[in-house]
Amino acid sequence: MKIRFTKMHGLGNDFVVLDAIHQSFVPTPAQARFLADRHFGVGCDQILIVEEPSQAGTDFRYRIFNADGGEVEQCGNGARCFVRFVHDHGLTDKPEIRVETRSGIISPRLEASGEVTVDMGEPRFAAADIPFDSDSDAVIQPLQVDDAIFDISVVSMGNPHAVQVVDDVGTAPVGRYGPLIENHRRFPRRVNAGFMQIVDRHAIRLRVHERGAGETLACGTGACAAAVAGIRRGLLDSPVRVATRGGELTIAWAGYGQPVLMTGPAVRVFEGEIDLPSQLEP
Ligand SMILES: N[C@H](CCC[C@H](N)C(=O)O)C(=O)O
Repeated sequence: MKIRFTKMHGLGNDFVVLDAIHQSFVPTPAQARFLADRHFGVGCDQILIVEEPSQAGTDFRYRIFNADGGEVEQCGNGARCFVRFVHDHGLTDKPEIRVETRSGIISPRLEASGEVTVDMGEPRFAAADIPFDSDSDAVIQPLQVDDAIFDISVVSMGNPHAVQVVDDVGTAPVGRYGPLIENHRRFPRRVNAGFMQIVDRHAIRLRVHERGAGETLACGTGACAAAVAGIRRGLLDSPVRVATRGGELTIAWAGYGQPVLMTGPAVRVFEGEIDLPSQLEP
């Protein structure tokens, strides 16, 4: 079976994008792992699926699979690539679209500059909404990880994030503690682990060990979560420039009850076609 795909990225967080409207294919976990494999497949951090809407008042449905094959609730860099994809493929001519995701409706908008701004919806902080096993909803909570204790802030952007402040992201223990935080027993659906360095009240540097993908060059929902956590801690003011290893995002949040707005690029790299191995044929 041949699968047509488009390779895209948002600040180096890379994606295989599939049009499931004109091609009847949504990957199984094993097929997703194959597509994401950087040696035996195409290679990506996530697989993004473009589908017809299932709700009135929305334009598309957006499904996301991590490189480990798990389907997840949200992907911010992917949302920017999503609107670029549907425009490039003539699926819409609306500059702003309403897109269903597993965690609610988001609205990506293609700007005249070519950048994309996404209304990512409201962040959530209650432990039960992350989900995080805690009897507190405090802004900062201690998390014992192996031989260390980290002061984390938990944020849901539809997907779960645990953010901590470090002195220097360049030397932050992302490789050692990222996987331990991701799989920590207090996060029943695992978690994305963010490490942010405060540069000034409107700027941070950020690295994210992503759930189901490992450290990525950028994480859109992670940038939203980090900026919101920094604002809640009284360390940042909106808007926040977020410097990731792949480039810069701008995050704006007007406070509780308000949505988070993320602005950044979306790039198409190439179109392709790949044969599913016989053992993975549907
Ligand atoms: N790894 C994330 C999904 C992708 C998020 C990231 N690539 C973004 O741009 O938001 C999770 O398991 O929640």
